[in-house]
Amino acid sequence: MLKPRSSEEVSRILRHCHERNLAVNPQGGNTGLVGGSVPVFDEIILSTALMNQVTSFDRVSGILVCQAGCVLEELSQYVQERDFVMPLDLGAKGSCHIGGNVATNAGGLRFLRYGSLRGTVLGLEVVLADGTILDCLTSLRKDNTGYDLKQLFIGSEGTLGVITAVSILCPPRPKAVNVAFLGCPGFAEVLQTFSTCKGMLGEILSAFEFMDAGCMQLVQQHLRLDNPVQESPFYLLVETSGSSTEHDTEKLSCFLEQVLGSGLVTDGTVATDESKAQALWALRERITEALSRDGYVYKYDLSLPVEQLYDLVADLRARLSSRARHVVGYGHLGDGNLHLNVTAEAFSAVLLDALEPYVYAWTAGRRGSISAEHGLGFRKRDALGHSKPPAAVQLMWQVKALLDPRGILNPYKTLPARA
Ligand SMILES: O=C(O)CC[C@@H](O)C(=O)O
Ligand SMILES: [Zn+2]
Repeated sequence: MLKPRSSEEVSRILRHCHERNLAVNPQGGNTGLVGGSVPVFDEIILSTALMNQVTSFDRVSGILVCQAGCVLEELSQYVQERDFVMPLDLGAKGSCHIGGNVATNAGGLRFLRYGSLRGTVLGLEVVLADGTILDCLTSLRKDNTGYDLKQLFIGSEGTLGVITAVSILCPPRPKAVNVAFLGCPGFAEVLQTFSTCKGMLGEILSAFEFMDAGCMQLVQQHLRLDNPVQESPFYLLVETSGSSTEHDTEKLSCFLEQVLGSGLVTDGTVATDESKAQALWALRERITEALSRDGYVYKYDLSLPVEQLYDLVADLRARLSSRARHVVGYGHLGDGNLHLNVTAEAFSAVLLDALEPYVYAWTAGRRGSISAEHGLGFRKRDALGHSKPPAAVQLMWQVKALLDPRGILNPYKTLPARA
């Protein structure tokens, strides 16, 4: 494992590896869920751990420029002290690196409000396979000069270049943040609550997350967290972020009155102070951790039409019956993103055969994506064809050949294994 401190050092490492055909596995916080940041055979790990300096922060525009190895939570604290927030947040914030977030185009919990990194990342510095430093580290909101090359590296999982620095637009820190945790009697009610929520809270809505009863059971059992509302088939976490506490609280109360009164929601609790809000968020954020304590986990991260978001979970529960320990669904409902997880006592090829390609074909049949936000990495690369046509995969190979002709950058990741 090599730990460079600067882009120049990364450049020298890659030039050396390129000349000698040595494979390189770029690695940030190593928190990914598809094996994109772990070496497979004989790669040299190129870690961004020591590249953790903030270069600049503009207090008027909110533009942060920093090295790729800055830990997301530390950047969050840094900009919050200056009255801004990072445009992304995820459960792994304590260890993930911003460079890894960008390389994987991580989604997370603020996507609904601030959108994709494809919009908030303004510029990148990238070291190419042969060691060339590509300085596209601009901090402009608007720039239509030629092809937007940074987009090639966002979400490319370190297969096209190594991101060494990032320029990112941070929104102002919301003055009022409210979190409501609600219990819903069925998935139809979840969808209606979402529509009502968008209608009544649209401009201050910053998160709309859901989890099923199975997830609640897992966080209670493995993490000893308490369910703050009545037991229900589904739970929702709704967050609002705005500039006026009074205004937001009043709007949220009207919304709660409406959904409770009409029976869409059976019980609810609201947090206005930070510690209660954090406790409610923990119920949702820590599901992954609870699952990992339940046994071997088969993980799926799907984009689906929101009306059909839960159908596959119910379908799989029936299909797998006692072969699985738990089949649970949760995720970023507001973004049409389902996290479907299946746990079992141990890995079983029989169970895997029951899941794949079934889950992928089911998703493709609804024109969904087989990886909404986690990427393909090593584990899912062979499923790419379920979400992209052959012509697109072919073009991806051509881009790879152009940027990394010797195939030294994160080999065995993202693109399917070739026969
Ligand atoms: O573990 C998972 O399947 C999802 C992890 C993460 O994307 C989340 O939203 O909690
Ligand atoms: Zn997620």
